[in-house]
Amino acid sequence: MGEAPAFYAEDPQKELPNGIALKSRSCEAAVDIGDKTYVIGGADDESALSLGVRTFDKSAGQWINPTVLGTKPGTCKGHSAVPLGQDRILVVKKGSNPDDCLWLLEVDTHYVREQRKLHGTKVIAWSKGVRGNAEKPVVISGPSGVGKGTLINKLMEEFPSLFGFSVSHTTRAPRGMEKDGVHYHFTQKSVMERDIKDGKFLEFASVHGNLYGTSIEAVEVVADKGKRCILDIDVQGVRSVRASSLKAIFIFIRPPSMEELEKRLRARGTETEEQILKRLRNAKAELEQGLSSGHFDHILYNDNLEECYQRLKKLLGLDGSSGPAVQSLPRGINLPLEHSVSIIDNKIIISSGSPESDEAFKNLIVLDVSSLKGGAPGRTRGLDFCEVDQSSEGLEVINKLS
Ligand SMILES: Nc1nc2c(ncn2[C@@H]2O[C@H](COP(=O)(O)OP(=O)(O)O)[C@@H](O)[C@H]2O)c(=O)[nH]1
Ligand SMILES: Nc1ncnc2c1ncn2[C@@H]1O[C@H](COP(=O)(O)OP(=O)(O)O)[C@@H](O)[C@H]1O
Repeated sequence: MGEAPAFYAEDPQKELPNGIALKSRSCEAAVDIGDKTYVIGGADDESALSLGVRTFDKSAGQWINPTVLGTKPGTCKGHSAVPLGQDRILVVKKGSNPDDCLWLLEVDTHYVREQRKLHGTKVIAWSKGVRGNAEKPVVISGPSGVGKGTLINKLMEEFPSLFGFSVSHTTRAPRGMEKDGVHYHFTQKSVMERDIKDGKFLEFASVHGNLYGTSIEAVEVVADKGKRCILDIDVQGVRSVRASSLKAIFIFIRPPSMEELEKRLRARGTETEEQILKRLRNAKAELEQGLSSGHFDHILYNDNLEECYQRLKKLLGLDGSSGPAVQSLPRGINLPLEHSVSIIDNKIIISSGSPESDEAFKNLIVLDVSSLKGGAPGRTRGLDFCEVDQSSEGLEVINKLS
């Protein structure tokens, strides 16, 4: 709490060209959204600027300290900020790596609203801007012992460059061959509960007496490598992912019979008798929910393993029927160190040079934000660029940047 800073007394919008709701100082930028002003920036030791966030509530006339979720952007040599509608602020860092210059501060997205309910305080969240779109993740579910892991392993072995596994967190103990960070992140319940509270999880559920959950980072690191993410989660998790902003394809694996399921579980030999009985009891409910809930796009019958695997490949377009499947490598963008940022009709105009100089409106780069994948925690995908020139007829596209 405290007085508004000197620059706030001025109208932050007033002196700005092109309708940019941005007030830039050497180390702070202010953006007005609704009755709040978000001041982004802070400590500046001349070589590196840290991007903190302060919020001023104009109606109450006081500063509020929001809970800031997500990974904060690293330091930079300066930054600009523009509002994207009422729910997000685009922050463009100067002097950063091509894959690290665009960030979104979510102030009123679906994710932020959900987190606000959980925390009972004002919440805002950082999300990294990423060019292009990730392939839809594949969510696989089904009762314990049905063959989910076996099918996923086959897919990852045959297509190592196309798929990556979402490594879940769990409070259960590792099995003999399981490695921490590879099969699961094995963790303490208290640590996992704290991370859930901090908004780090896309979904979580209590399954067979243990806590399991998919962290936002687990899914995003796979997409960052240009791979399609595979999730192995239970039916409760499927419901949560369905309700989230992650658009995925949902597949339920069913066994030929309960007897065969029991046989497979026992033959795997990884559980105690008590755990096997618990898994079999839960399997009945999971099968009922899986087969009747309408949460699944596909149901695969895993009787003969090889046949089931071929059907899985077919529905993922990997049987050669829809051309070669290719990995979509993420791309960055090289921004000039000196640039200015404005927004016109859903397009962010990043101009080289300073707005005052005659050179200012050469080599414009337009970032089209109309197809942003909004509200996704962790990363905001769908950013795209083209180089444009300004003619008497307006903006002319010279070159679409691939
Ligand atoms: N909701 C949710 N379920 C998970 C997650 N990771 C694993 N599961 C589910 O937890 C259940 C138990 O998994 P696991 O202990 O590996 O045993 P298994 O299914 O017998 O191999 C399975 O139904 C998994 O699909 C997760 O991150 N979230
Ligand atoms: N179609 C199948 N026929 C026979 N055994 C199978 C089949 N699919 C998987 N299995 C075996 O069943 C056991 C359980 O499979 P697993 O992939 O660990 O299941 P889940 O990950 O669903 O718990 C493993 O020993 C696996 O080799």
